[in-house]
Amino acid sequence: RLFSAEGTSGQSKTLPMWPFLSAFVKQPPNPKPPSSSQAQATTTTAPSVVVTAAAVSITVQNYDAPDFESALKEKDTQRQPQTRQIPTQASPPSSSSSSSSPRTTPSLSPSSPDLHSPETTPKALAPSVAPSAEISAIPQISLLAGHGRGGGIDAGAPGVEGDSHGDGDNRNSGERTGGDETDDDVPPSFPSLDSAQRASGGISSLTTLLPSPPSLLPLTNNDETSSPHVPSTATPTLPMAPPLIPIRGRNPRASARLLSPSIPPQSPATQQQNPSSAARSRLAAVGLGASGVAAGNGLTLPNQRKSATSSSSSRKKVVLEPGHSPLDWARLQRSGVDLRGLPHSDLIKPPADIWTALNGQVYNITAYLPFHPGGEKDLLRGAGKDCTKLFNATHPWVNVEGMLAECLIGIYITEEEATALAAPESSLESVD
Ligand code: HEM
Repeated sequence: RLFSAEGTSGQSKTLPMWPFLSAFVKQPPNPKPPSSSQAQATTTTAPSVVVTAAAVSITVQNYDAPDFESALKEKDTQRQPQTRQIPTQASPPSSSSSSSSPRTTPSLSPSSPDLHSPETTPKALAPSVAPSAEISAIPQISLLAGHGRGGGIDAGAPGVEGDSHGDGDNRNSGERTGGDETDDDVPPSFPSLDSAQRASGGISSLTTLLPSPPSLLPLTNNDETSSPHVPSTATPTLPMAPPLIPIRGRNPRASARLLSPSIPPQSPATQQQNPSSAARSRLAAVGLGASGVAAGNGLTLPNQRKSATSSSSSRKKVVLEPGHSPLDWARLQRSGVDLRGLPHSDLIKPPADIWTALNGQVYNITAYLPFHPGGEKDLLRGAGKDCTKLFNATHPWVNVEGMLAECLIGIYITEEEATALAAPESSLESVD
């Protein structure tokens, strides 16, 4: 409610107009806070515009603006002498202050409510993105392929064939289908485990603290054994990892087929390669190197640190196909093309699409696959599951909300929530 000068409230009040004019008068774009001299000048010019409205009154009803109360009182005490000094017609200020201020609208009076406060500046009033509103309108999706298959959405939860790239990545697919999502959160060898980016990104210390003997390193059985998983802190006697061979001529949709739930959790070959401790194997894949303890906890020797630094030349960033640069992706996102792959309101996912959950949201990453600077293969590690840990372990600085805004298709919910929703008596309230 807007209080009158008399301090009563609750009922409609007839109030003088002019104290509010200065408050609601349109401000020029990007108004600068008046300096002390400007404030003095505008104090003299402001009433000249206000004057024609001095006799006008408005009716204000139930408008709550307690901050106006003090301003009202102060203005009320000044009103009488000021109205005597000001002309009867509104006119541009003719005093010297008008030359100092080219504005046609009056400046803020010092005793008026603070129009320069963050709440009233044009910048603050500018429409802001309200993702929560959008999120509330998007469907809730469960990606629990291995468990929540009762719901129609879950039945075809996307995945990827572990050997779609011929790199013996069965380990990943096996763990995915096994439902052990936390087991596949081993970040790629790049960025370096001791890089500043990782240090600032809140990367889990688990992968950098636990040791791993080099004998457990080879988890893959082909030519990639030395490239992506070669420890960045390897001793100088080890050969430097060759650069990755860029993926060319590959149809992302063809190579990124959905993972059938019937794929066995772990291939025999992988089981043979895995030592007794699977956890240690995975840590080996991180590439802590022969001096695992020292390298992992940051106590590496100077020469080891130098080796790790020089490993930046073996970044895993791939050579993207022409027309698939980050700028191209940004352009495609803004092009209006439907990247969500949702046919109208149909929530049944096309079988060829790749979905992933990240930060509680589900994205269709099919279109982004050839744009991923880390390559399709690594991005596909997050297919059909919650890749939040993997993502954060790799590049927590990447603004996925912005990059995949046009690919957002739903909210990731737990299996329990999905079951509750699938139940006949389910309702959205039960999920809340
Ligand atoms: C799902 C959403 C993802 C998005 C939007 C995304 C985006 C990006 C971006 C923008 C970069 C370039 C980062 C930079 O230059 O600093 C990048 C690099 C990379 N990403 Fe992803 N990524 C995603 C998921 C993943 C996943 C699940 C992995 C799995 C390990 C992964 C692995 C990598 C790797 C290895 C690089 C190369 C880092 C480099 O060399 O700079 N990404 N990604």
